[in-house]
Amino acid sequence: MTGASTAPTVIPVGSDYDVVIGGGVLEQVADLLREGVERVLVVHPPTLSGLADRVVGLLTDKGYAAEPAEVPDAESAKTSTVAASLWGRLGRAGFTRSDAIVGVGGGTVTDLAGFVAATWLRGVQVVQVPTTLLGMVDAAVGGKTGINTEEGKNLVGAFHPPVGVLCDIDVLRSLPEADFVGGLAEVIKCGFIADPVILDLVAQDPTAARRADNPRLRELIERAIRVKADVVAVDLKDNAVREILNYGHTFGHAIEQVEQFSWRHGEAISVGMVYVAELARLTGHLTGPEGDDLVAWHRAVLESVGLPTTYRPDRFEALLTAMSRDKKARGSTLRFVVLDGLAEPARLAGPSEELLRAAYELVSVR
Ligand SMILES: NC(=O)c1ccc[n+]([C@@H]2O[C@H](COP(=O)([O-])OP(=O)(O)OC[C@H]3O[C@@H](n4cnc5c(N)ncnc54)[C@H](O)[C@@H]3O)[C@@H](O)[C@H]2O)c1
Ligand SMILES: O=C(O)C(=O)C[C@@H](O)[C@H](O)[C@H](O)COP(=O)(O)O
Ligand SMILES: [Zn+2]
Repeated sequence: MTGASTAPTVIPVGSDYDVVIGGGVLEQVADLLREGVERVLVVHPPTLSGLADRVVGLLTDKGYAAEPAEVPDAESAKTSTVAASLWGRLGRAGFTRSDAIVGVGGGTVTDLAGFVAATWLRGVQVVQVPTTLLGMVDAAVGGKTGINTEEGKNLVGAFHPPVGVLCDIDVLRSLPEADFVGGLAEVIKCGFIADPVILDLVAQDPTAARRADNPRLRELIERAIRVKADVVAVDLKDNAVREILNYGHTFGHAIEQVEQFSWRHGEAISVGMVYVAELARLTGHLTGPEGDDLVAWHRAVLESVGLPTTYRPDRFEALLTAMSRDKKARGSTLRFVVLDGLAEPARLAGPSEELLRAAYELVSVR
């Protein structure tokens, strides 16, 4: 398997914590906990109860009072009801401020576990053990935690960095292909905003890129994590440069909301990146044949791995309402991360409704 034979890679996120990547690194879970921990709640989805039991066993062997906490699968985990049930659990078990939470799962679980850790007693340690490609390259790194509300995606949350992140590449073996491919959208995003080598690696062999046994997977994961780690190390709270990680998310989150979370996050973000590339062309950020090529490159790379690049044509008003709740918006001004060129992110503020609709028409298919 991909990472099993080589030593783990350690990518520091500033001086705060490390992301450890490799085959079998799950065994290190207890080593990541900092001073004073007695109790540990291991939050996991139903699909990963075996893995969570393993984590509980590893922690128990080291003397911690660890217990598993199963939460609903996928986006249904990111609700206030589920968060409240975990707060109840922590309260009944007597978790103090020196205790800890471990999130074992995809981005939905690491977002939830991180949020519960951020809010329990105003903040306890969280170790993230992402088990999806998307979780490894994005969600578990960077300390953005949160849940959804009826009105939209990640509308309630907190910035709460983990004390460590363990990306055990071996666990990706059991990940369904569609979820793996969804994670590629965030990897490709890092290629467009900062590290074009990622795009070359994907384009060289898109069929291999779709698979967990891709010999270049480890490199892709590490490159994407480095992009994210470098950004969040200087702007944890999303005040400036961190916004580039939101490339494709204004429209992508709106699709997720309008589709009531029946689309995978990565699939929606894939369409969102094509939408914002078209919007960049319409607003003069991408110009001339080079601009045209870059928009075409978005479609080509994303489609080559099987990600969607189009959306239904009859949802503009609902998408606009959802986009107005994007966290980059300021007052009634919508703001987008766009590209001025490959790996040259910029901001676009307040495009007219006419242009927003025109870009929508360019990604719409009946
Ligand atoms: N906080 C951040 O910075 C950040 C970044 C990117 C995405 N996100 C969030 O992450 C979420 C998407 O995460 P995701 O794509 O990982 O989805 P997910 O958490 O829903 O996981 C996808 C599916 O894979 C299953 N699964 C997970 N690991 C598995 C494994 N190893 N083997 C078999 N099945 C496995 C899960 O049970 C689920 O059904 C979204 O809510 C998104 O908003 C957050
Ligand atoms: O880490 C970030 O910052 C990101 O924007 C990464 C995104 O991939 C991720 O989906 C994030 O959860 C979106 O954040 P939001 O602030 O738009 O809810
Ligand atoms: Zn995302």
